[in-house]
Amino acid sequence: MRRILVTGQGGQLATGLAESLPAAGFEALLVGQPDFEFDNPETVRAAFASLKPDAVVNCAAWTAVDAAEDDEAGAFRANALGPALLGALSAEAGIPLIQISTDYVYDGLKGAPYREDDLPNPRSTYGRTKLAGEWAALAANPQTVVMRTAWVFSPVGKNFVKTMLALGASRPELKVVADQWGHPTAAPDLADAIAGVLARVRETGWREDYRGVFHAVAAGGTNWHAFAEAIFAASGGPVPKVLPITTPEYPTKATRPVDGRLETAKLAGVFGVVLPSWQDGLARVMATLKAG
Ligand SMILES: NC(=O)C1=CN([C@@H]2O[C@H](COP(=O)(O)OP(=O)(O)OC[C@H]3O[C@@H](n4cnc5c(N)ncnc54)[C@H](OP(=O)(O)O)[C@@H]3O)[C@@H](O)[C@H]2O)C=CC1
Ligand SMILES: Cc1cn([C@H]2C[C@H](O)[C@@H](COP(=O)(O)OP(=O)(O)O[C@H]3O[C@@H](C)C(=O)[C@@H](O)[C@H]3O)O2)c(=O)[nH]c1=O
Repeated sequence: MRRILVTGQGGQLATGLAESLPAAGFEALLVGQPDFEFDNPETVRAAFASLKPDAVVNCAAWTAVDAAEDDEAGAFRANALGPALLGALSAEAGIPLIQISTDYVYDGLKGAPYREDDLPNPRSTYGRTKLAGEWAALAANPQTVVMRTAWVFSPVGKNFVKTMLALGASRPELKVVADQWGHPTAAPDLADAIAGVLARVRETGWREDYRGVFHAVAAGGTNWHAFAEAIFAASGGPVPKVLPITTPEYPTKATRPVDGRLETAKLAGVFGVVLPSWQDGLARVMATLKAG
């Protein structure tokens, strides 16, 4: 197993995999729009036919959470029909599929970290379409690993770290919700974790216990307000006042989980993969941003 098809080229996670996969002895075959586009299934079939991958990591998704509320059909095509097609094509080729999913499949009302066998109950269009994508991938290909991650940030693309730094540079005071909890996860660390999963599959061959859902987030949980404060503390740039607010004080189109913290023991137990802490990931991403 060597050639890994990675969708979502140019996105945060695919960019991380472009480094992590070669470091683990894989060849990363990155594909992105417009050459590879779920709305045009022929482009997806053509990628399989020409690249002949040994495994697939699906990083392509509609990730604009609020905008999904205005275009459910578009989000469904990317987040559900895309994985369905990848599931069918990877099953036909007899190769594993890693489908990336999200903490937003949960309602966040459990009051404790979720386990993989807890019932999802998405509160947003994004979360519902991502859950449909998990099911479609798992139903189509018995060799499917669903990795649910959260609050991804990286030096590239759109994410909370870059939003905070941009806002902080232009405003003396920000207001950030302090009552939503989760795991900020550095894309390079998640990419290393995915490479670790693939390395285990390469080593052992496919095993029945690999099939299913796994939580893959950075160690440690926090809330968006505390995360924002950590971002400014690590930035070395201007530090605005960051006021803690409640969710109703920051109305958004989509409802987010109140507490989307996830247990990760299953990933450690089955694949031997553990992600570093979010603080550690933040320090490294911030160093890259400063250098760049
Ligand atoms: N970002 C986050 O905070 C989190 C992300 N996730 C999941 O992790 C995965 C990777 O996310 P991340 O790297 O942050 O995402 P990004 O938004 O950075 O990248 C998404 C990629 O998907 C591509 N894409 C979007 N729609 C289509 C489509 N219809 N056909 C083909 N490609 C498409 C985009 O292309 P283009 O740039 O041209 O639009 C882009 O390359 C996704 O599955 C996401 O749901 C899970 C939890 C948190
Ligand atoms: C910009 C900003 C946001 N917020 C709030 C809104 C929201 O509740 C929270 C996070 O904001 P964002 O909209 O940047 O994050 P959001 O797009 O909700 O991030 C999510 O993206 C998808 C793709 C996922 O899968 C999730 O795991 C998660 O990472 O912070 C403030 O309170 N103040 C602000 O100034």
